Amino acid sequence: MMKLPDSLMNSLTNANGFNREAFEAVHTSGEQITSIRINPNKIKDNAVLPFTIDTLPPVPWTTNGYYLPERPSFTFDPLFHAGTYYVQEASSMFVEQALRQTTDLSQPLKVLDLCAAPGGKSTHLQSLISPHSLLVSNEVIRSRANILKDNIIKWGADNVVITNNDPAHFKPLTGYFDVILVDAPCSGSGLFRRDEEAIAEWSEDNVNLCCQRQQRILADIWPCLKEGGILIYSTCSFSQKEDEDIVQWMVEEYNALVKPLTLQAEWGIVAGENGYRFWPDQVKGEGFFLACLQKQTPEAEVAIKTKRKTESPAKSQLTGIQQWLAPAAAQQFIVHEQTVYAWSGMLLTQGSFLLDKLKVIYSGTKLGELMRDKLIPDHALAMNPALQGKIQSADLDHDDAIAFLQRKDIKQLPATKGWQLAAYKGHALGWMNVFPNRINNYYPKELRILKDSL
Ligand SMILES: C[S@@+](CC[C@H](N)C(=O)[O-])C[C@H]1O[C@@H](n2cnc3c(N)ncnc32)[C@H](O)[C@@H]1O
Repeated sequence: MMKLPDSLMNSLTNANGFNREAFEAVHTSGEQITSIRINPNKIKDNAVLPFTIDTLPPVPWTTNGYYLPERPSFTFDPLFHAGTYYVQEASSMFVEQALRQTTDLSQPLKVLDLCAAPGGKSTHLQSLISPHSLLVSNEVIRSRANILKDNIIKWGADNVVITNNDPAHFKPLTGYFDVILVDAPCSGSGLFRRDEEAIAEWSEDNVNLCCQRQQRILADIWPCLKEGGILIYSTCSFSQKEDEDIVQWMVEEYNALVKPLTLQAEWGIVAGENGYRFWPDQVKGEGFFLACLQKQTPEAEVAIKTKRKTESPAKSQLTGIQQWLAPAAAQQFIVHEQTVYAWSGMLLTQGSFLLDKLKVIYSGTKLGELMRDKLIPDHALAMNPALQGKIQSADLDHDDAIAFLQRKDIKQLPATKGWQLAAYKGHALGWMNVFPNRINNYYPKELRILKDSL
């Protein structure tokens, strides 16, 4: 293990709950923690998972999080690709407490995850909000926004809009969101234990740059929060400049109210006036900081007006679309060029407005491409069990499931021919069209497993 930076260690002397000896020891112990969060939209029976969930220690501040005894090869687990769970760092799952303890989740909410890629917290937020709520999941870096999109699609969510905007572009959406999560880009010291490169890259100058950027992001997005709304601010940095000092600045500059959360002592999280610290020598997780801020000042809400006319499918195309879907699964179909999306819930009233204001790269569920009156189904429909009607499905064994995900030949051709879902233990992996002696594999090329073996 590389030596921890002296200037960081010295700067932490007065940090809330810092114990230098224990902190250094945990960084040299070599211990690595792996945790997963189960997708409640997909997993109704834990027994299908390759982990004996009932024997695993739960991540105590979340409903669906578990610690694994060791890191398995997720790549060669078909259920990972089916979106039945997300591999996520345990401390980060504390966002659940922040949301549950400050917000009435039974209400239809507009939630923004501003710095969202690769999507750990967005998939978590999506599992926590009601189906009538809307999640805008944003990532400023385009290549990362695509990864975010893949992960949201895999999660099988249809109340999410994915945007690729700079925080400043949200300016027109004043008073729009009930909840905003800013999981800010930071200097990354909280991840030193799992990523030695982060130690080499760490510098005081970068901490200073990060805290300026964090202020800029917060200043840009704060007007988009409703009066009484909650902003959750988090980082994976230990530096006070990026954590408590930023919160203090929000209190002074914007009259934000720091909301206290109730903790259980055995969690090991350190509570302070300006937020919660996760020290890896005291919690079972990596370094993390989180604070909840409430807006106390009035904010005029933007009027939801749009002149945009979304295109609907022709009557003759509707039967071709609906044959894939559960009755009344989606309330509106949007056609963009030949691509059909399903919108429902709050998207019906907000979708066009958001298309007008932001750079939307995905919304609702992409159902497929229209070829005359037929729909060629999209991977996103395969990933969303709630939308699917009675669709033929073939359960593959492990080897064939992996071969399917590698886009290689499968050994056991399904008995039934034609379009169907390739599944593993009842969970869809993607589409295939089965012919008498081969299949056409529609698993997206860019997602395929590239490795041949473990
Ligand atoms: C800590 S990561 C987010 C992790 C994510 N929330 C999750 O749980 O998977 C911070 C993200 O902020 C993005 N970012 C970088 N600079 C930014 C900026 N100026 N404004 C907003 N986001 C930025 C990064 O690309 C990165 O994806």
